[in-house]
Amino acid sequence: MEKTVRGKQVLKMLKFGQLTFNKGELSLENLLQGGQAFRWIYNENKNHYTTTMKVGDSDKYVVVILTQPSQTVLEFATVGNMCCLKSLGDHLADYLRLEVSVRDLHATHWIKRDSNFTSYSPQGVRMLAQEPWETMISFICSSNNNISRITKMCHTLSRKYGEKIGKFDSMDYHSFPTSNDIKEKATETELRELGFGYRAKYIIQTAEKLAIDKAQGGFLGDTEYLLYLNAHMTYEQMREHLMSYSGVGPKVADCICLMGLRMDDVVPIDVHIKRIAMRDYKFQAKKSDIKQLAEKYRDLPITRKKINLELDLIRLMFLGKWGSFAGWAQGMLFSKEVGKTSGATTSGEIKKRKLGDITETSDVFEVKKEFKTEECIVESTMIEEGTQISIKVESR
Ligand SMILES: Nc1nc2[nH]c(O)nc2c(=O)[nH]1
Repeated sequence: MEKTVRGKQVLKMLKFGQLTFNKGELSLENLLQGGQAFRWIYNENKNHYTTTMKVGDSDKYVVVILTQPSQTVLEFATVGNMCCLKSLGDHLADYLRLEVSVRDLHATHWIKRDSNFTSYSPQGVRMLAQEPWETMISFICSSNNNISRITKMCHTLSRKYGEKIGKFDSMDYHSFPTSNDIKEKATETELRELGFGYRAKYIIQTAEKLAIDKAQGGFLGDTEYLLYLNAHMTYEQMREHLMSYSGVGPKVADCICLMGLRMDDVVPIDVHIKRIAMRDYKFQAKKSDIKQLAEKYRDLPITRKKINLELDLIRLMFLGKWGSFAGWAQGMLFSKEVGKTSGATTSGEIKKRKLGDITETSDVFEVKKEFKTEECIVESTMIEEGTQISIKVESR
């Protein structure tokens, strides 16, 4: 191993753990920058992804590195070994929802219920279990927006209003700001100047309302509060509550339910999915169904005000067709329809890429979950302020 050290030496080796799964279950390339999560940064030279996240029940963010050396293996580490590998492995298996086999869902449910699914495969795209608060703000940013700009906005929020967590490969990493961080540090004018447009007002108002709501409920954390509500409400009640926040309509609420609250059967409907419903499923709303749905929402005033009943009928049609993991089926269609990923890279640019192609094989549909926490050294530069170290890898 070659070392160049200038200044104070703070060399800490990265320890990697492994998760393994069947081919076709997960593709970081197709998943992490495909429109669900917006704060993963791709390092094109080293082919790894980095972000900050809270691990397990801890309130502290750590910098996480993920790489996929093969179609069936994922390797993970934290910068500075900020938390134990076993906890990180458990957390990532949960975040990536590895307990669900998307290939099994495709082969044994969706294809049987819907012949359209015979011509596509999951391509390693699955639903993530993200932090509900971050998901809420990310999807408020997503209205009339593309993945590149949502990504930019989420990184800007972290950089400006989050806490600095660490430095890795010359880049600073921050936490995602809490509602209190945004309430105390951000203004609508500043967010407008930073390029958030009309969403600036929504973000400020949502942060202010959630900070008050959680305090009144006796909660310290945004996510803790949203998870508590979710555990005590039906889908319709939770959607009604989410839509009480500024900038949250049915589509945003459903994305929070699916990608932040693990409601696997919720199908977010936007223009893309509506187009698919009309084109491939010949959907036409019946007047009687619209009337019946309006009656169902009679006691939900925000839903009545914000919902488009025709789009809600499309959601229900897909739920009936695809079943209890209908939201995952939507995720597969969404990714196929968008056809590319777009995200932050360590060069500072936001780059678009075509989806990677995974050839499916008919191996056993069983998700393997194993953690191997072996120590290994990767080619990496870990710098603390005033220090420069480069390490060249000789062996692993
Ligand atoms: N799986 C999905 N990802 C999304 N991103 C985004 O902006 N909308 C969606 C969606 O409907 N599904």
